Amino acid sequence: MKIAIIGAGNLGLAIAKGILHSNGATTMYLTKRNIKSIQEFEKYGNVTVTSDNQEAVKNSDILIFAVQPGHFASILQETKDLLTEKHVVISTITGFKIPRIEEIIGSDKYIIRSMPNTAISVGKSMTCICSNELGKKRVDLAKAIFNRMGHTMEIPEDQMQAATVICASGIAFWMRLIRATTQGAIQLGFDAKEAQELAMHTCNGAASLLIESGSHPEEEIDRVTTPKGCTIEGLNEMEHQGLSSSLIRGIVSSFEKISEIRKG
Ligand SMILES: NC(=O)C1=CN([C@@H]2O[C@H](COP(=O)(O)OP(=O)(O)OC[C@H]3O[C@@H](n4cnc5c(N)ncnc54)[C@H](O)[C@@H]3O)[C@@H](O)[C@H]2O)C=CC1
Ligand SMILES: O=C(O)[C@@H]1CCC=N1
Repeated sequence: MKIAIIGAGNLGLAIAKGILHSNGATTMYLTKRNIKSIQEFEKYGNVTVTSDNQEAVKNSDILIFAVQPGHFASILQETKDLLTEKHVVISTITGFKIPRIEEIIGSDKYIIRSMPNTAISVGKSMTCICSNELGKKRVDLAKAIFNRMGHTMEIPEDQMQAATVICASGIAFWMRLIRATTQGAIQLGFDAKEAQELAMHTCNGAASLLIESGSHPEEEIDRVTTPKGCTIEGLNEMEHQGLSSSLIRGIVSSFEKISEIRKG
């Protein structure tokens, strides 16, 4: 598989690390305007680092675009004449809908929209995927690429904005919850390193319980909450302070912001 990552920034590099980690490419191009900070990736023999997007496109089959939304249209313009039937265009760009991509490069191209998250660097991304009409023929290929680096779900394009909040921004939301738990543990007497270890492994355990048992979170909560015990005391106080409500409101605000980004 010849993969190019156009825009090797936060997400692009996370994808590159995930691909390297899973031996997912025969060759990989990483592009960025100023390549100094990513030069070290050339230590992997099959990786080429360049600021020349056209060179990357010509020498690759799978093109993963991970630039800021405001840069995407001009980069598509710059590369569209090089696209052939071998290319699969995979966009990770927030709020940039498939019809807009088709307007620039044509509907006769394989176009996939994907929404991974930065946990892709350690093979644990939740990645949502949709495609244009022709791209349906390459959805299985896209899933195969992203399944090597976590979990995928095919969704209709009109759910992509919501998936961006839950899965991509979601990494930051969960980090803040882990951080707050860590702060609580420090207040109760653990040192900072131990506190974070306790918080992150407990978080991992909670997610793993649901993934492996298929149960509903409340079923697992019922198993932990001893009547008149400390867990229900803590949970109810958190809810009095608006825990679930503040998470839901944050998710909705984040969703609404994407509509603004799209208009801008
Ligand atoms: N950071 C995240 O967790 C996620 C980001 N996204 C989306 O991915 C895209 C990238 O986000 P980030 O990685 O956070 O941004 P970033 O700003 O860290 O990375 C963008 C990269 O593109 C490079 N770039 C700019 N112009 C270029 C050009 N003409 N040719 C080649 N490279 C160029 C920049 O130098 C930068 O390294 C955005 O559209 C964002 O909405 C989607 C899911 C998760
Ligand atoms: O914050 C943002 O706008 C981007 C999209 C999802 C994650 N980062």
